[in-house]
Amino acid sequence: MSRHELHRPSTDPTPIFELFRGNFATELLTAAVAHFDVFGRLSRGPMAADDLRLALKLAERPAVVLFTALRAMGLLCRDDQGRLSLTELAREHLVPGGPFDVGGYIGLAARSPGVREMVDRLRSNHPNPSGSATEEGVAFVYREGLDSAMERESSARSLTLSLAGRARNVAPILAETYPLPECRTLLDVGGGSGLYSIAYLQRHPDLTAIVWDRPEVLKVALELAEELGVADRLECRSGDMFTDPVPHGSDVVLLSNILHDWDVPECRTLLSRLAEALSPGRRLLIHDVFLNDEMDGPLPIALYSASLFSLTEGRAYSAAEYREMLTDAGFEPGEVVPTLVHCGVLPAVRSS
Ligand SMILES: C[S@@+](CC[C@H](N)C(=O)[O-])C[C@H]1O[C@@H](n2cnc3c(N)ncnc32)[C@H](O)[C@@H]1O
Repeated sequence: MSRHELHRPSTDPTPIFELFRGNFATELLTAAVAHFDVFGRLSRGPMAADDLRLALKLAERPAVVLFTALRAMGLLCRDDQGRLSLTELAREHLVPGGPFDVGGYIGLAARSPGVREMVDRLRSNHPNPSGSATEEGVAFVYREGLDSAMERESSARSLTLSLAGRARNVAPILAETYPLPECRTLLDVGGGSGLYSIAYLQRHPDLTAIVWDRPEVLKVALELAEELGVADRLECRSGDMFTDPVPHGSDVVLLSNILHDWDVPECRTLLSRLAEALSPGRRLLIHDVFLNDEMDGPLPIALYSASLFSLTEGRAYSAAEYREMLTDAGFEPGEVVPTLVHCGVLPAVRSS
């Protein structure tokens, strides 16, 4: 094996990612118990998700993040009319005043900075209500008018390299489990480090790829393409995926870890723009994490959703949610093929 070749890790790093995201369980549970009184409210009877959301004064995105996580934790469930209600576990231990209530114990964390910031974010539906998510601006997302870390050289570089660590593990598995033998041109939208394109280029010697991203991010992609021996087949093209013309002529478009950074309207806009640029029969790949279609798990994805909610304008979506967006945009969605670190690829074909 060449030293330039990307290859799969010998052990699965998924548990490390799960441990890293564990704080979101504490933050959401404590917010629900000590700041929003979710369990006290539901002890008076089941509520439609939208009624509970309005009672808590939450916008739709934070409500989905919070309710999905509480269901994934086994504390809320849906009754036969689809309303949110308490599980036996929550009824016995989280309703204020009950003989086995542990809400006071959970409340020990109520004033911790992580919990308070989570409560602020849930209430404001913003990555950081008091300013930017980082000193350099909001991470991972760029659109006109947003103070984005991806526009500054040092933060764009460090954020892109941080994702490159995950991509080095996952990209070779994506290229192996979902190869593109008959494709000639790949458009990697928001391709970041370019490692997903690079893995495909290494696998398919006749393939060329365009990584479409912000200029400061592309500096990293160019370095990696040179280091990994595919710079002659990888074009780094800078642009804004929401406003600039979509590069035409590709056989397949990759959206790797992109849609989860955006709220539903932006996901729909982006998918429609890509559909317009693709000829019938051409493919779009959503490489991402997927909540289950019930929206009650798996827990690691529900916690990752809270992380995405905290850093970006997005959250995790289910395959059913993506399928609806894809169909509305003019695609025929297929089945999810798992890759690594809870990711999978959902392929879709541009309808004729
Ligand atoms: C979460 S990262 C994903 C990077 C890579 N696809 C991966 O899977 O590792 C999101 C990427 O989208 C890019 N991006 C965000 N907003 C963009 C925009 N409006 N136009 C182009 N790229 C954008 C960011 O710069 C970043 O590289």
